[in-house]
Amino acid sequence: MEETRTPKLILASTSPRRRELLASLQLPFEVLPSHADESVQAGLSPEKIVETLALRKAGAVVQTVREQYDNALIIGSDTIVVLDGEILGKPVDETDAVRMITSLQGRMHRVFTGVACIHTGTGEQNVGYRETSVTMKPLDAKTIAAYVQTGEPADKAGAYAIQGLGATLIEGIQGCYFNVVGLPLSLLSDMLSGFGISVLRP
Ligand SMILES: Cc1cn([C@H]2C[C@H](O)[C@@H](COP(=O)(O)OP(=O)(O)OP(=O)(O)O)O2)c(=O)[nH]c1=O
Repeated sequence: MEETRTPKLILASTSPRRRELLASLQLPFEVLPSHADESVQAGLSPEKIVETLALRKAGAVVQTVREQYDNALIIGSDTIVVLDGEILGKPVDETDAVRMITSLQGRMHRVFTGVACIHTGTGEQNVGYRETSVTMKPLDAKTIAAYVQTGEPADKAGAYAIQGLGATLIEGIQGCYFNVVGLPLSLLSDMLSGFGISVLRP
């Protein structure tokens, strides 16, 4: 009888948040940074942007490791914030972070995270996304400046971190919390089970 081997899991990411979130599934995995180009053509929908970039990030690591591993599953992910059709990625500097939070305060916006899984041996792939609505409290300029001063916005889409001090800026969310932090765990676990990796073994 042919033995089915469970694929080795590799997270294609430089994000410490994604590493922590994946670790919470209690599966063994390795992390390899993916330095894929993150530019996309104009006019793509948010869903398409995050799925395209998640696939690109995973695909770049597949190229690096496919000689080494014929049974690995590479996970790539991408998060963006969308307000009135404008895509907010990471702020380029503190002024940009102030601009982003000023536009988000007192309003609801959407956070999209794409997740892609690609198998190094078969080339089989699966990609999807989750969307979460986030409402930020009304904030005055002093509070925004103080938050930006903490340095937390620097490497976060939309210039805030719901999992950090940014939690104090948020009124509420609708949808998956982990999606906002950068890795929707329920979507990912469904995808993993399609590749023979189960988080909860009965
Ligand atoms: C909205 C929000 C975003 N973020 C983070 C998640 C992502 O790390 C980052 C969005 O940038 P991404 O380009 O999705 O990811 P990254 O460059 O940090 O990591 P990778 O190597 O995987 O491409 O914003 C938070 O940590 N908290 C939040 O509340």
